Amino acid sequence: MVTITADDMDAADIPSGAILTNKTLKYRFVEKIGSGGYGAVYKVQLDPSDNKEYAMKIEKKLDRREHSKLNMEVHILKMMGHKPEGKTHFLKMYDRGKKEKFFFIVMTLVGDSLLDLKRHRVRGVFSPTTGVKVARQSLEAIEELHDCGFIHRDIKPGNYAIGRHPYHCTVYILDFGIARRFINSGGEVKAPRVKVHFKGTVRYASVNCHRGKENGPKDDCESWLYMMVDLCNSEGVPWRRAQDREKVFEMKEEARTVKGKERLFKEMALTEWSNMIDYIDKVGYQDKVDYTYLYEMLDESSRTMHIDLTTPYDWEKDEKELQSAGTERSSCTNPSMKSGISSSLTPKKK
Ligand SMILES: Nc1ncnc2c1ncn2[C@@H]1O[C@H](COP(=O)(O)OP(=O)(O)OP(=O)(O)O)[C@@H](O)[C@H]1O
Repeated sequence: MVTITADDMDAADIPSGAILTNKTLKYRFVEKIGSGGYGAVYKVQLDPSDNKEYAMKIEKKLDRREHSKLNMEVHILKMMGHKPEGKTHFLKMYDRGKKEKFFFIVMTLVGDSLLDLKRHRVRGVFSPTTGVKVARQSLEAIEELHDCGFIHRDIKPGNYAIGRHPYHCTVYILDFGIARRFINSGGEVKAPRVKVHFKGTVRYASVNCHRGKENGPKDDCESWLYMMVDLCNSEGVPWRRAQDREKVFEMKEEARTVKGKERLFKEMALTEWSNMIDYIDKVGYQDKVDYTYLYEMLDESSRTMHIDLTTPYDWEKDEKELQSAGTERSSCTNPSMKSGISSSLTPKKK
């Protein structure tokens, strides 16, 4: 059989069956998962196989760019690498390297993104239980990143995915291509730059980002809040159809009025989510975010909405329906981020 070598190929065009060699390891390409301007993500296996599948993210080398944008991804995944699988919202990086035309990293293969999972729902939104559990996990991921001195700057449903079995109830954060260090080498928050170019995704960008102001941890939290509105409200964020960045900014400001909040949080716990947006708006660039307060508000919202946190995630139910079996109790364990408590499943007692 002829072996096709991927080593000299273009990042976006590697066929199934091609082999990439990195030092002593060989990877066989199984299929392309997705692609973009930067390159592509592939499902790969080791050759010979260890019976596992991995994700390989490949970035084209550009003449005008000496260093890989994947560098930030490598740096962050390396930093988080000591945490055991199932106890973190970060993927494991197994290998990395460069070839003539591209850079690559090999990491944990995850399942559907939150965007895919939402799109699979009949009404296009998560159930209230799944919504609140996803809100908690996705915020925990942001807190973990901030604790290490980085902000993400592109929080959105496509940048979170669930793990593959048995981690299918863990939400993972992806794509650190535009992440930024906000802490300097002395451990202090960097001085804000006077003018900052817009970065990220218009729909989820914070109002500070629209204003060209330096983004800090609070801005990821604001994007998280808009993301949760999109995942839990069948109408999504009110600016979802607005094309113009200025118009989106205006509509985000309008969403801060009493009527605006009623519309924004229409199918959510209005008081608690209003408290969260008000709180996030008061936090300054240099301030530490009080995540405990946000988790408390999420717990409070579960009580207001009479949510039973032991109900399975929507995608677990779908699986069960397919198998036409099972109980209504969640079958998977969640990452225990704090003090050994399964934070995403265990409501705090008052
Ligand atoms: N570790 C992984 N395992 C499985 N799929 C992954 C993994 N990393 C990324 N993907 C998927 O690969 C596709 C491309 O991902 P990537 O984040 O690189 O680009 P994108 O989301 O399409 O682009 P952008 O974030 O710039 O809009 C997405 O569908 C994403 O869910």
